[in-house]
Amino acid sequence: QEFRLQPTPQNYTVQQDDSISIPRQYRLMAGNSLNNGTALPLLRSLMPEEAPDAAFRIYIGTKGDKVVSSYRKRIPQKSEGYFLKIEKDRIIIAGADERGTYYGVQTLAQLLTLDKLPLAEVADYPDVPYRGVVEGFYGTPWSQEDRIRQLDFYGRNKMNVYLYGPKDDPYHSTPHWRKPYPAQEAERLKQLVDRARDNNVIFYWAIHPGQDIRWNEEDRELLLQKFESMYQLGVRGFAVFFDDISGEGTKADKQAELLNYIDNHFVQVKKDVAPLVMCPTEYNKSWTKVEGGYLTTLGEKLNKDIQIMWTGNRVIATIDRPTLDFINPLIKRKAYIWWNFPVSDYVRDHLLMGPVYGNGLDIEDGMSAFVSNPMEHAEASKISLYSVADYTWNMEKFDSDTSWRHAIKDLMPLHAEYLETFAAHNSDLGKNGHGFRREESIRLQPALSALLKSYLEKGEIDETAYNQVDEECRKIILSADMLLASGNENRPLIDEIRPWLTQFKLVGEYGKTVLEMMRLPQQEEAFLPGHAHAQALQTLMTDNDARYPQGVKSGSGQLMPTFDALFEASTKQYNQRFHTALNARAVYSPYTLESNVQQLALLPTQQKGKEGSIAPSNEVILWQAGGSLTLSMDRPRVLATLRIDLGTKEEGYTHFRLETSLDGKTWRNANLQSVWKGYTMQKADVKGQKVLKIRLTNTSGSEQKVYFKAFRLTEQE
Ligand SMILES: CC(=O)N[C@@H]1[C@@H](O)[C@H](O)[C@@H](CO)NC[C@H]1O
Repeated sequence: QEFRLQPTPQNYTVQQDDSISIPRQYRLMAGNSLNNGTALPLLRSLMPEEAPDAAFRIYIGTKGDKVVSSYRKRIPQKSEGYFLKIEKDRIIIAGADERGTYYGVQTLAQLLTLDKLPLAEVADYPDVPYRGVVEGFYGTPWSQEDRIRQLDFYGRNKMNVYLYGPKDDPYHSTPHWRKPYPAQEAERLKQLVDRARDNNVIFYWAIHPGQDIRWNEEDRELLLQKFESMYQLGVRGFAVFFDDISGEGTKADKQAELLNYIDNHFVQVKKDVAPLVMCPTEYNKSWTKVEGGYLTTLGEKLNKDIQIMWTGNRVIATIDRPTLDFINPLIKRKAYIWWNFPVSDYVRDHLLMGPVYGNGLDIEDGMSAFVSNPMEHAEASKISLYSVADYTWNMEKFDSDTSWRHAIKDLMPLHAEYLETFAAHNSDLGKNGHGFRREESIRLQPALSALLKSYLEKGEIDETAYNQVDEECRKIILSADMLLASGNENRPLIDEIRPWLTQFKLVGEYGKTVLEMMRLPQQEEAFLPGHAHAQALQTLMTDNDARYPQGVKSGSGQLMPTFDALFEASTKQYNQRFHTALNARAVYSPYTLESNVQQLALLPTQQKGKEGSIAPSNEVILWQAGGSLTLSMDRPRVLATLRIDLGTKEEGYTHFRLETSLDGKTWRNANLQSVWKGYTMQKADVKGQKVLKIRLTNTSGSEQKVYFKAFRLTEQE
């Protein structure tokens, strides 16, 4: 693949027929404005040989500096803009500000990877003011090493913000948001703040107090003391997240009062702190009741320089012009986009390795920021983050597929073709509570559907499609092995995705086995080993990693549904031909969910051995009066246990009725009681009951705001 600058510069010209060898020595002419910045250290790390009498010169500074005054007019008049010019005897790097100069050096760093330095001219600047990542997901927070590598990645890709807000950090959220970090954690955070500064990234520390904040002076002062303790660690960006909470903390006027107080008595007083950022409780359109006035209250009352985050028309959504036309007038400022991709905390058995696509390419003027909420897998998230950096820097020139391919090459240059094969088939999320899906196996889709169609409709094999799919299965097996054996090229990535690589290889082997089966349904003996092998592979694919109750998923969007359908079709053909009853069911979940509660309706069900469950949700569920959820089984089953956790104490459960039924017509109540004091999980007295359906209804007569943390049954042995 050809060389490209990342992100794509706004203006980049190269003299085609000329270049210079990389100067071994140079005389540095640096402007004073860079003295305590990070542009010079970066330059020196790239080109160590400074010599006062060298012929080659490097002029570097910001627009106020004398050393670059003759290039002043070439500097784009945009925040973080820069002008970079490489001539035969000099390099000029002139920034609109210190960070712009730093970005000019980052672009030079990329050009220095070429054998010869092109005589290039770059006039560049970012489209979106704030670009980066919000570590705002549920699940295992990133490690210290993950974050260090992330911050270096943001520097190289010209991302300028990182918001620290891992939901499962107890000092970020309830219960310990009021307490300072213990010494060891504080030291680690200080290291991160320093690393962010080295990479010219604004490190935002976020607090998530809403679940138990009291609107009084004591909590307000405790929150400011916590911010002060973070300021002492070097933090210069602060955020307050009010998402996923219920109760007192959700009040807009109280939230606004607190945030304005923080802005007036902390942010504005410190003078060296970035604009305050807040995440509203109503953070997406599907949950907003405009007439309720929550967003308009924030829009009217919040100080104008306080940024308001927004995830789009839904919790998980791509961002387009209508999205911004809805929210910006309500909040009376440009939305600070919190993009919930590639976050996978609601589909943890999947990896989201596909291209970034679907966001508008003409909306750079409608947002103050665009930050990505990533997966708990830091390295694997970089494929998307690379493209988010590309998209937010130069939106109209963004090309999803080109960016995706270069992101993969950037992550594993020596194994790019194998990682691309893996990523292409590990991009869809599967069925999920948000209904958000992604394209998968795009290039193979025509062959997969042609193969399936001809086999199902005519019992024939489309040889061209067959060979393409067979060849891809070979590449899948090869890619999995090559990546698993890739050693030190990017060990942290391989460590993260190893369960999925193992699964991916099984998918390839399953595909080859099913393809062989397709040729043999008329051969009484020869068909059997393939059928047995396919079933063995199915078992291995559902029972592969203890951390993921239902096993990790790979190729779930296109490959597996096709292979399963071909397995079933060839086995059915065999059974008809030889009057046998070989198992013809590949995938099989005995549980189905129906619900008129919008946020529950799409939650997937899972089965593992004798346990059945509905996937949990992280958000606050708005459960309307009379709303119900019904779990149905394929046949009556005798229950051993049923546990439910709505994240509420005892009295919260009195708003709900739990029933079971053997025929779907007559229902009998089941009682819930605490599993143990103070814990929100409840158990039902259903032991030994034979049931076909289980139903949970909000009988309180009013909307209930609860969590949906667990809905799990076990059958009797
Ligand atoms: C603003 C926001 O998206 N907040 C959380 C976020 O922490 C989750 O990671 C996100 C993805 O599941 N869902 C929305 C919600 O639960």
